Amino acid sequence: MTTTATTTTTAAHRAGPAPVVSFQRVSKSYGAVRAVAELHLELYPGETVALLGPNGAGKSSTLDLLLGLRHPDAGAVTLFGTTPQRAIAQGKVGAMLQSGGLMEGVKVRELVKLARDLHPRGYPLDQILATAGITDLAERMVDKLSGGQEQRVRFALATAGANDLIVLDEPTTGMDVSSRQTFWGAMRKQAQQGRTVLFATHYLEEADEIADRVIVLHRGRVLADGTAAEIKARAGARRVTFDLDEPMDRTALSGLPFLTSLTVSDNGSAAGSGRRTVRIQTQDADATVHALYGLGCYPHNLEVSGLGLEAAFIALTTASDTTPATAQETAR
Ligand SMILES: Nc1ncnc2c1ncn2[C@@H]1O[C@H](COP(=O)(O)OP(=O)(O)OP(=O)(O)O)[C@@H](O)[C@H]1O
Repeated sequence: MTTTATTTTTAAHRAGPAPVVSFQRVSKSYGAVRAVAELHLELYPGETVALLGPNGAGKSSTLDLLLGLRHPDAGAVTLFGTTPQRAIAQGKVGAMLQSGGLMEGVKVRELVKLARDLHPRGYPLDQILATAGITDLAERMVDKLSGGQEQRVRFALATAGANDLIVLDEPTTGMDVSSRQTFWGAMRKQAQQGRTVLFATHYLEEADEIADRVIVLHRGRVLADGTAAEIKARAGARRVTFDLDEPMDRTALSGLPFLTSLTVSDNGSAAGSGRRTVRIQTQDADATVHALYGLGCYPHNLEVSGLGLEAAFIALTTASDTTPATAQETAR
């Protein structure tokens, strides 16, 4: 059984540096729920990696295993060639997780100082506050922060020292647009300094813009692993848009080959006689368009384009949901 992750990462890095993170066939179940299933994954120095997946795909469980907060039922997780606990004790890992409240009854400055003082390679306090964009919040009590401000403080705690690996679970949830920009600007700087950044996100545009590698998790397995462009190509889907002047039987259109979705919008003329815009998603645009002409209609303004990451992600996970597990293994 060979997964995409195995072939992609080992081929690309066989002769390169040692992995920063290594999951060797790791499984984790909670009772009857299998959250992580024989996950095989390697991350390398300087990579910025987005972990994507629908709700319940196993992203948080994967990050918890990576940070040694949970133990695998089978397989092994190593960071920098050692256990997660040792790597963390050596100050190599900074993490920003969704769960867990911030310590109460202290000021932001005091909390950040504590994290900095605990770090073997802590940065100057003012620098940490400025990088996280919380200089003006330094004297505020931690329990008086808004959700987005709390996120920025978590970010400061995760970057209080020189970490070689930064792990972020949905880091920008609750942040406004400008905080997000500041946040990702700071993360880019970390990556430019050769650090590995791994973040789980639901914002596909963030993965597209920020990550140089995107890992799609589904049912605790790696469904796709590559650049955002590779993921889009792997989804294989294209969007075809055209206008029709004549009324067209929707059933005929929905019978076109390789179709994965169809939308027909009336452009407003009376009694359905006006121009309609048809939007199709297809696994094979050439075959679909060929068959379209075979229906005897004359499409105007025909456009064929690639999918965005979001549509590719939906196409991949939907295809996986309709494919039996054994067939998926063979396909990969
Ligand atoms: N402590 C737990 N006890 C029982 N089941 C759990 C526990 N934690 C997670 N699960 C289940 O394991 C599966 C994976 O959950 P996980 O939180 O890792 O997914 P996720 O991809 O992070 O989801 P989300 O995007 O919704 O945060 C889900 O089916 C979830 O319900």
